[in-house]
Formats: sequence, structure tokens, C-alpha cells
Amino acid sequence: MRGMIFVIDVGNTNIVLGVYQQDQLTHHWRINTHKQQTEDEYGMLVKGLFREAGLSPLDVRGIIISSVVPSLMFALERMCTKYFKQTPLVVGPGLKTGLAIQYENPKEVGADRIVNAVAALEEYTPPLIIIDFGTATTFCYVDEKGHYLGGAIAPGVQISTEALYQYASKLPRIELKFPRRVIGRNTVEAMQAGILYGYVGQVDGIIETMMEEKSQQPTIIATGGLAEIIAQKSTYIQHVDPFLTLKGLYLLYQRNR
Ligand SMILES: Nc1ncnc2c1ncn2[C@@H]1O[C@H](COP(=O)(O)OP(=O)(O)OP(=O)(O)O)[C@@H](O)[C@H]1O
Ligand SMILES: CC(C)(CO)[C@@H](O)C(=O)NCCC(=O)O
Ligand SMILES: [K+]
Repeated sequence: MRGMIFVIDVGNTNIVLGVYQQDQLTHHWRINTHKQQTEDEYGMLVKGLFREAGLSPLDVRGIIISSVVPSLMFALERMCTKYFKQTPLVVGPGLKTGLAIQYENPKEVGADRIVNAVAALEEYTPPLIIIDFGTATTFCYVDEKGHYLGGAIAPGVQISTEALYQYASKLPRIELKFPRRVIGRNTVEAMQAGILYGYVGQVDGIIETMMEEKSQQPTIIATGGLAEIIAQKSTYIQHVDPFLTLKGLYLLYQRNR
């Protein structure tokens, strides 16, 4: 059945791919972002994922891509035309998002942040704060009128952890989970406490400061790898949606096809 919509979210660490059939996300995959990879390398990889899932690339009716890695756009667009016989929609100038972006320069906002806001607005009543725990942790504020105001960009949990390990000889690589206590009694516990409780404090602190600045009580939605873990201890995160970005891409596809 030639009815599949293929959605692709290109991040700095991972590319997340999804297939929608009859408005349902039926398949999703995560592959590493390799900034030098070619259209044929991505083509083989993606064809392999489709084959393994029993899907045919030629059953794809439409493709939409959001990317925050400009150097990969050429290879991915070529992959779509060569292996899927489709010209993809690309989130960016020219694509209708229905979102009023109040950044000084709207073109500067990461496509992933816009897509997240589109998805969140479909499900929740603004004002909203959307937090995405990816390579960077982004905080986006959508006001009561549904306008995208902007937000904050902080180093991601993985980047912070990596930096600690890289810069301090005696600090090991650790598993990112909450330790039994915040007063760690060994190096691993101490690092887990510093990173994860530190992160919860940062997240809640930024949310609080945004609420003060706007004098509003927004709904707080989180997505991305560590959303679930951080949300458990956060005072303010109310909803976790691991597929927010893919949902937003699918909505944008429907609005622009
Ligand atoms: N249960 C977990 N425990 C620890 N870390 C996790 C867990 N689940 C996900 N992660 C981390 O989150 C990351 C995935 O998060 P996400 O997909 O939001 O960001 P990313 O793909 O790394 O970033 P980007 O979207 O910028 O490429 C993984 O690389 C992993 O390090
Ligand atoms: C912040 C990241 C890296 C998060 O993926 C991405 O959204 C991005 O590159 N944004 C561009 C800068 C901005 O959004 O203001
Ligand atoms: K992501």
C-alpha cells in the first residue's frame, strides 16, 4: 500500500526516523549522525531498516525532514530522490508551520525546536514550556497566544558528562542514573549526584525564572533521551513525550503536502 509517510529528524548526535501509516507511528529507528556520510551510505542503511521491518521504500508516499546539521541536507535529500523517488519537504523557510516566531531572526531557530512547538501546540493549550534533552538541552516558551517567543539553550546531559570525564584524569565514564543519595560516598555516586541533581536544579531553575519573567503558569512538556529520568525528580515537568519531534514532523507534512 503506497500510503506511508517517512519522517526524519536529524540531530547532532542521532538521526531519528519514523514511518506513519494511517496516522499511526508504526516504526521508528535511531541511527548515529555521521556528518561525512554520503547519500549512498544513508540509502543502504535506511533500505536495510525498511527491509528488516518488511517495508518497501517505494510504498512511501511522502517524506519530511528537519535538520540542525546543514552539512547533511544535501546527502539526505539525494537519498530521498535516489532510493525513495520522493522530493522531501524540508522544515525551513518556505514551509508553512502556522507558528508565529518572535525570535529576532526567525531563520536562526533550530528546526527541531519549531517542530517540537508545533507538536506540543496540537496537544496542549498554551502557554507552554517545551524542553528537549538532546545534544543540547533546549527550553522553548510558547505564550498564551501560541506565539513562539524563544527560550534557552544549555549543554546537554551527555556533553556535560563527557566533559567531566575528558577534563579530569581521575573521573571515569559513568552510567547516567540517580545515585542512592545526593551526598555521594564514592566517585561514581558523587558524579551521578552532581550531574543529575545538578541537571534537575538547572531545569527547574530555568522553568521558575521563565514563569517569573512571564507571570504565567505554563504547561511543561519534555522530550528527548533523558526526559523520563529528569522528569521523575523535577518539580515542574508535567508531561513526557518521547515522540514529540516525530509527531510534529507528521503534522507539518499534513499541513504542507
Ligand atoms: N535511559 C537512559 N539512560 C541514560 N541515558 C539515556 C537513556 N535514554 C536515552 N539516553 C541518552 O539520551 C540520548 C538520546 O537523546 P536524544 O535522542 O534526545 O538526543 P540525541 O539524539 O543524543 O541528540 P540530538 O537529537 O541532538 O541528536 C542518548 O544518546 C543517551 O545518551
Ligand atoms: C540547539 C540545537 C543544537 C538543539 O538541537 C538546535 O536546535 C540548533 O542548532 N539551533 C540553532 C540555534 C537556535 O535554536 O537558536
Ligand atoms: K532529539
